[in-house]
Amino acid sequence: MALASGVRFAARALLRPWALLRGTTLGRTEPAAGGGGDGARRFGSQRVLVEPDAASGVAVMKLRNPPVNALSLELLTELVISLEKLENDKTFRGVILTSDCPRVFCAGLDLTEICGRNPAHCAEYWKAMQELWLRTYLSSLVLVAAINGACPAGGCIIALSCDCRVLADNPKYRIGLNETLLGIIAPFWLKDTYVNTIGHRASEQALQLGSLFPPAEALQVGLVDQVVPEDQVQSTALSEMARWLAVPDHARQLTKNMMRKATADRLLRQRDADTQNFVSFVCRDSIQKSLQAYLEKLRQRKG
Ligand SMILES: CC/C=C\C/C=C\C/C=C\C=C\CC(=O)SCCNC(=O)CCNC(=O)[C@H](O)C(C)(C)COP(=O)(O)OP(=O)(O)OC[C@H]1O[C@@H](n2cnc3c(N)ncnc32)[C@H](O)[C@@H]1OP(=O)(O)O
Repeated sequence: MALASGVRFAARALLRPWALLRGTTLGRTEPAAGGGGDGARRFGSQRVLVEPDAASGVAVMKLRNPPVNALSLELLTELVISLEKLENDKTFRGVILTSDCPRVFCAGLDLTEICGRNPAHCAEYWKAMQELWLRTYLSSLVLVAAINGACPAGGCIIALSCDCRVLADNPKYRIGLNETLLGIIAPFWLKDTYVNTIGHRASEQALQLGSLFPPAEALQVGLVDQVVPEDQVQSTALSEMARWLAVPDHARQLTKNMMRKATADRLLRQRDADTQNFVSFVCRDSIQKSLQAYLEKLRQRKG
């Protein structure tokens, strides 16, 4: 009951984002730990913590949906709203996206959103996923992913939508699109994003095998731009940000758009068909069975 009303609330907010601003902490600012002036005030929502630094024009956005930052409908909605808020505030030119959950950047789709759910819910969920990808991929802001944990599937897609990726050097923090191992297929726009980042042959191999790359291999294949010791992820992300912000915004933004628009337009042209494909695919009995089995395996793995 509570979950159903939460989902309805999030869905309403996706259509009318400002609805979520009422009655939640989103949009409310509070002093950051150790902070004093306006530049050190933070805002956010239940699942996304935003630490803005007005002086530098950079905000740190932390995913906070424990235990593994699975992309629930609520998290997707709150991410879109937080990003939109920063984009509309001309003080900000860049965002560092990172995780507030230990050892996991983002576990990808929240499988409980597509297991045992009705087609209408799966459609609503997938539209929210498309929206987040479109928003991040085409964002006018510089987005740097500070990847401080495991980064499979949908987590990898969020990272790939950023302009630059810094990964913590820990063999457990693997990154990649592992959909085939769950018995599902990455949609064309995930595949396109992969190809745009690591090239056709590497994508062909990695997608079919469902490869999750440990840091050194991720660097080698071009999935991430830097691998650094865990305690240097944040500072390296800030140095990368400075490099990107040294370029005049208008020139960088137009260039980004030139590089990415065709890929995004492809989804925009067939968004409804993509949603229908997704829904009819994941609602098949055989796919539901393999998703259930995968979730069960994850649950049993514990302890
Ligand atoms: C014709 C074609 C048309 C359209 C295309 C069709 C389909 C397209 C589809 C989809 C695209 C999908 C992309 C995805 O993102 S699928 C999700 C893939 N994600 C994963 O495989 C990650 C799974 N999780 C893990 O590997 C690990 O949890 C970890 C490495 C992220 C973290 O490991 P830990 O040891 O720290 O934590 P755990 O003990 O494993 O987990 C804790 C807790 O969280 C639950 N959980 C983990 N991941 C998920 C998830 N993705 N969704 C929901 N729940 C998750 C896990 O079960 C544990 O729960 P309990 O505490 O036991 O209840």
